[in-house]
Amino acid sequence: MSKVLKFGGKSLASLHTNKNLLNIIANYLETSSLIIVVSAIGNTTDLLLELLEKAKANKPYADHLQELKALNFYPQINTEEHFKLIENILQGVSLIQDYSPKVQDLLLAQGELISSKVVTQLLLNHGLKATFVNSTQLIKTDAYFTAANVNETLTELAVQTEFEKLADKKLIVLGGFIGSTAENEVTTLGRNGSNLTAALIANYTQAEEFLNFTHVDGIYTANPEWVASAKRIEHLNYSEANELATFGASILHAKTIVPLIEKKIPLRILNTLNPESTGTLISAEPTPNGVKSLTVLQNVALINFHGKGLFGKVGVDARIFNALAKNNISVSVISQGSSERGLGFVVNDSEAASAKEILEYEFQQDFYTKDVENISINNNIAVVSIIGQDLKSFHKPYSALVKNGIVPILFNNSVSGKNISLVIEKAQFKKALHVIHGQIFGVNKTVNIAIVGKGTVGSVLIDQIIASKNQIAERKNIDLNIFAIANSHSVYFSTNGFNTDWQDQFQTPQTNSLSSIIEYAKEHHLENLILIDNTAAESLPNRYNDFINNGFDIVSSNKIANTLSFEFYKNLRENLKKNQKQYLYETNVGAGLPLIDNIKLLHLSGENITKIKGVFSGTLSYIFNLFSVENKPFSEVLRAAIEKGFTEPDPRDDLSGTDVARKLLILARELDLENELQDISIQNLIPSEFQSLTVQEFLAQLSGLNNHYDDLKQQLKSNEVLRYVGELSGDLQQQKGVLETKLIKVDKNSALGQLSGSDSIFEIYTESYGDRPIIIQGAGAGAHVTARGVFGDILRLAEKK
Ligand SMILES: NC(=O)C1=CN([C@@H]2O[C@H](COP(=O)(O)OP(=O)(O)OC[C@H]3O[C@@H](n4cnc5c(N)ncnc54)[C@H](OP(=O)(O)O)[C@@H]3O)[C@@H](O)[C@H]2O)C=CC1
Ligand SMILES: N[C@@H](CC=O)C(=O)O
Repeated sequence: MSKVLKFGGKSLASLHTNKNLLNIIANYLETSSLIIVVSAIGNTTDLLLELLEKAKANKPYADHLQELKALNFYPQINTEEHFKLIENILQGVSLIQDYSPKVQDLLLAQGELISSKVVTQLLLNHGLKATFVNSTQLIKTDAYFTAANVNETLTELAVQTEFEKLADKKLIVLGGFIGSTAENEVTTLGRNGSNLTAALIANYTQAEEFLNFTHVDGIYTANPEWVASAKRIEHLNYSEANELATFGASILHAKTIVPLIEKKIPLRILNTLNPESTGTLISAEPTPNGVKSLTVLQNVALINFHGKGLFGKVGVDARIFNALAKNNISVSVISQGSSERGLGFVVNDSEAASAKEILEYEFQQDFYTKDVENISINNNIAVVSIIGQDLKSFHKPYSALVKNGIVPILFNNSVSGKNISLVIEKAQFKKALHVIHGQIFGVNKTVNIAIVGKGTVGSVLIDQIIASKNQIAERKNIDLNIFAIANSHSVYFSTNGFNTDWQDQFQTPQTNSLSSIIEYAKEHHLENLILIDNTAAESLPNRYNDFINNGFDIVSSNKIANTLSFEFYKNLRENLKKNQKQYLYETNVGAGLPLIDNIKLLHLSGENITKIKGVFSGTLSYIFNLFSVENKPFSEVLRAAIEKGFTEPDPRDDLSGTDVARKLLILARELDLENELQDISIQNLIPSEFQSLTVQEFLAQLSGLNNHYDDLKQQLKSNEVLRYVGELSGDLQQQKGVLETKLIKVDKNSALGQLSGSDSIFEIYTESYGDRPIIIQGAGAGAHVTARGVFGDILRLAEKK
């Protein structure tokens, strides 16, 4: 028994310099007789076609011809006869400025004839007794030039007769792709023809194995050029390989598999340039269930056939597909709706216009009677197929796609239940591959994060994410990729994601607007998108809807979006629902403390929350804890709070009570109250002359505050301390609650009086808990705790993606 080894054009391109081909053949020859099938060298076929086109246009082609000769040159072999024929054909074509498919085939066949002679000579020169066979004499075809159909009976006979004569030869070399008609006119077998030749020869000689040497390591779970995490597949069965070939794996062709199935001849895809790799085996042996690979058909179009009047009529589909079949137009994905007679199907885009014409002709009478309304073409599509996917678990990749804003135009599954094809917008196919691949292959899913705001909280968050990235990838199979970082004037991008040295990448000023984040994500087909707002800006929440509409979930430490008008609050949530996106903001109240989620849950579960009160501001807690008991000027205490990262970017937001009021409002809205910021009674602790200053002016004049706060301190009794508190009460079943912030004096031994550091305390009163409130207490401000809280929200979203 022999083995068939096939070498593609790219494997032969480095023939003169690379010894791999010789070594591979010599190694296999030690244990088996071999039949070597070769394609034309390098891009010879393309060059020949270009020469034909030049000749047809009567353009000079001498340089091109020289390039071809150089590519096919081998010192010990005389290719004169082939190049003479090529030149004669080109001259003829130039003269009449046209050529037929028959002429094209004769010309292209020279590529394989030359390469098979070159390889034979090369082997002989290295002491391997190779015999050249002219395969045009073996592969017998019809006269469908450029894509001839093999006459299997004649070919089997020709192959067996020839190989009987060559029974004593251990090494035979022949060209793939070429054949001849019964009248001995040269034909070619169309795309992937060399593989078909090799498969046929393997079948008719009952070879033990077909080894297909290519320029890649095998078949991958997705094209590695598009999905970097794609993995080589060890083993496929014939039907999986067939599905893969039909739905776009360019390395395989369905026609190649069929001749192998009959005699169960295994096929192995190997890499000439990496002989160490075991490649991908395709055989009759069963493989474990599950998805094997993702493929893409790009050069396709969707034909939409609309005909309400045909509803219920028998034979419409038959008319459609018969008409197309008669014109040799092949259809792949088909999907049909019955209530409104609509049929969508996919054809090669080069055939879409004629498919439409053919159907318009076939249904001309039905157009006249208005039974058929419209036949349209959508060229802007691609077909992504999930080979090995059954309907049982299809919901997972499907919902991952929808969450990423990719809604398939149509989809269908194979009868075997092991392949699902999705027709999607062409521009989305790479993103779709990333999303499905991440979802299915259990390899890490990538969550792509844009961080706006790299100040006190933002920069700590970036460091925290980068420091924990590897651990999260290992434990949760989630890759957190920060692809954009922005401040108030610049947006910086990183193709491979920011890393520990992220601060160094901010040397050159950028001028990008925040919209560039959306554009970048689109251009780079990024999936699982999250926008993080770590600013205190009012302008950014107004942009949230843009981001949401473009597939981003939002996480925010910024309280503004939740405290603008109730109208804005409601609209934002409606848009989130419409786009199936989420907005998390646990740090809006109590920084890293688990408050908002708990309040939400209590409320959702029907628990009647009657009152929430406490010290809501970490900054004001810190300031009054210290100022009440220590003999320090107020300005010094405030400055310490700023330096510790407790205050808002403008500390007057804390001192004015606005930040506490915002927190009260956020909690009120969680309880379905429709309060506005103006409804809140707020005690402002800033003397009026400081209220209209710029931040810089205010910070420069902090000592001017001291008298005002000393006066407040003077009024304290010896057992009293100051505390700034917030309270949310009233009938919380009504639309609006009563919200109030104020500075109070409390006994230093009371629960509030004993607060220390930047601790906040929240007392949550509910009907079930009566007058013993649920108490949540802990650091209510600070960059580290806040960033940790934002990080928690990111992980909550990432796990759901
Ligand atoms: N500190 C804390 O303990 C807590 C803070 N928060 C919230 O965290 C948020 C961030 O606070 P913090 O880190 O202290 O603030 P910082 O002032 O330190 O940082 C703010 C960042 O946002 C950027 N920024 C401002 N405006 C815009 C804009 N329009 N577009 C893009 N970027 C902008 C700033 O850029 P540039 O440098 O160019 O000005 C800066 O990088 C605030 O909303 C705060 O309320 C929430 C809970 C606790
Ligand atoms: N400045 C705020 C920070 C958290 O929201 C506070 O001190 O509470």
